[in-house]
Amino acid sequence: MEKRNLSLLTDFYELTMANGFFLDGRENEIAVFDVFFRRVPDDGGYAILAGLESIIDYIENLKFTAEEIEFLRSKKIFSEGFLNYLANFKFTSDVFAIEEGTPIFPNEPIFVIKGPIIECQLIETMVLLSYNHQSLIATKASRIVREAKGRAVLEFGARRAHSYDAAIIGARSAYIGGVIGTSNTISDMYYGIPALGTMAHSYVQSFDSEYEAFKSYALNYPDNTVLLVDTYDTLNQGVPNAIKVHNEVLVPMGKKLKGIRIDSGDLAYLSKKVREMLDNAGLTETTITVSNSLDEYLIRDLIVHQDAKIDTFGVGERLITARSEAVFGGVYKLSAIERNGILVPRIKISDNVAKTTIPGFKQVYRFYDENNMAIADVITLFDEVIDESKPYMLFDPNAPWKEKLVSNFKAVPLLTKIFDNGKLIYKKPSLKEIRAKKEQLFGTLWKEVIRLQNPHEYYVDLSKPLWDLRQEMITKHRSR
Ligand SMILES: Nc1ncnc2c1ncn2[C@@H]1O[C@H](COP(=O)(O)OP(=O)(O)OP(=O)(O)O)[C@@H](O)[C@H]1O
Ligand SMILES: O=P(O)(O)OC[C@H]1O[C@H](OP(=O)(O)OP(=O)(O)O)[C@H](O)[C@@H]1O
Ligand SMILES: O=C(O)c1cccnc1
Repeated sequence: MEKRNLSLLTDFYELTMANGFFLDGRENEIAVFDVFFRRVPDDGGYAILAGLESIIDYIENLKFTAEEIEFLRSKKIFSEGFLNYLANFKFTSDVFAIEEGTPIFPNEPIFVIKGPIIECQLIETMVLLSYNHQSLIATKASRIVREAKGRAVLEFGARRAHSYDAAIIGARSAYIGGVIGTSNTISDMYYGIPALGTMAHSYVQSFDSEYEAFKSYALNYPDNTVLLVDTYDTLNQGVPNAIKVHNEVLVPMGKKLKGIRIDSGDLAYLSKKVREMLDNAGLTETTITVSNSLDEYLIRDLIVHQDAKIDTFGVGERLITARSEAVFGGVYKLSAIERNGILVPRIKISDNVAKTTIPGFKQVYRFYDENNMAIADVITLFDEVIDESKPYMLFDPNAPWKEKLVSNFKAVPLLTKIFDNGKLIYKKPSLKEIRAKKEQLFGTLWKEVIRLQNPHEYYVDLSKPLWDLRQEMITKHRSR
């Protein structure tokens, strides 16, 4: 994708805080920040991570031009020393991240940024915006694709996306989530997501008859004739005209009608009737695509409860805007700060237990059982070693008496180092690799975790040393 300098896409308070750190001589103070989220949208049991590639591109392009410095100077609140620091800005932090396509769960660190506090603060807004938006759409897409039960899902949302970036990058996120293609051509050019589609009502309306419209389309695209049959009357005109064009235009060319699309009316009833009509005409391989404000719930209803005969779902507005719950609440919290060369954990305490942060510089391990199914994620101190040869005690951090001893497990660290001292050391995977990773890792989740309603809460536990540290810090702060 194009490289854009988005350095000033940062909340103004990041700059005022950064200026403050600079004036206090703290610009080289090392801090650790964690990105995590507290709740899965739509009360789901998992989320799919996307956004890392955008974050990498953003950081790699992070610089402040003369024009931007002049703009900041015009605000008359930033010191010349700070403006000079920005003019010579160089990113020097370490960034750790879970890889795109990985299923992620509440409270675990998804990204960890460790570096000069000014740098950590300056990138907060873009890190959150990239990860929140893209994970939201990838998660929504994965829900929709899952409910389609192996049927194809196409992303049709560009026209209703909340800006062009949301359309372009939204298609990428939806692809990670499992759609097979997009209507958005530029996303194919940028990312290689197959651009696919059918035709609009305008094409049919522009001809003097529906038959002529279908005939023209078939002559122009004999190998890929997908006809929109609901402009006038699906069962009495659209489908008979499509069959007629198959017989009169395509068969003489040695071709077959590839598919039809229905975009209105009762999609279950119509799909069943249309299937019957196509089959009776010998068009058993002609596919049925449906669209019209679909989402995972309607798709499930169509398939499970109404036995609709549908091969492909075109899903636009409710996917690209994640309409049912349009916020992915990822946050960015300070978890440690360096004092005399040593990282000192920091905590944010809240009366709401869930809002009390997990202190310290951390790692996350995903535990797999002997059948390679994910059992739990365990957040540890960064340097902790998990010995897979010995049984390991998992316990609920909010109810520590609830324990489970696991053996024969595999513990895989999820946070990978992406930037080392400001240098990119991560080999960015291709989008196809990310999508394949999502498929593979999604297969390690129990059905109970991924079901739409009242999913089982996947365990995200703390290691004993980390739990002890947190308790100790809570006690210390409370007793003050
Ligand atoms: N069998 C069905 N079961 C559940 N929902 C359905 C079924 N068939 C269609 N729907 C959904 O009902 C809604 C109908 O929307 P709407 O009333 O806007 O469409 P319409 O009148 O069929 O067509 P148009 O888009 O031309 O107005 C859509 O979200 C559609 O996906
Ligand atoms: O409903 P969505 O999930 O967002 O799916 C995309 C919608 O966009 C198109 O409608 P539109 O009326 O914009 O154009 P059309 O003339 O091609 O139907 C298409 O026919 C779908 O209904
Ligand atoms: O190709 C299609 O059928 C399509 C594309 C965008 C939006 N709705 C439908």
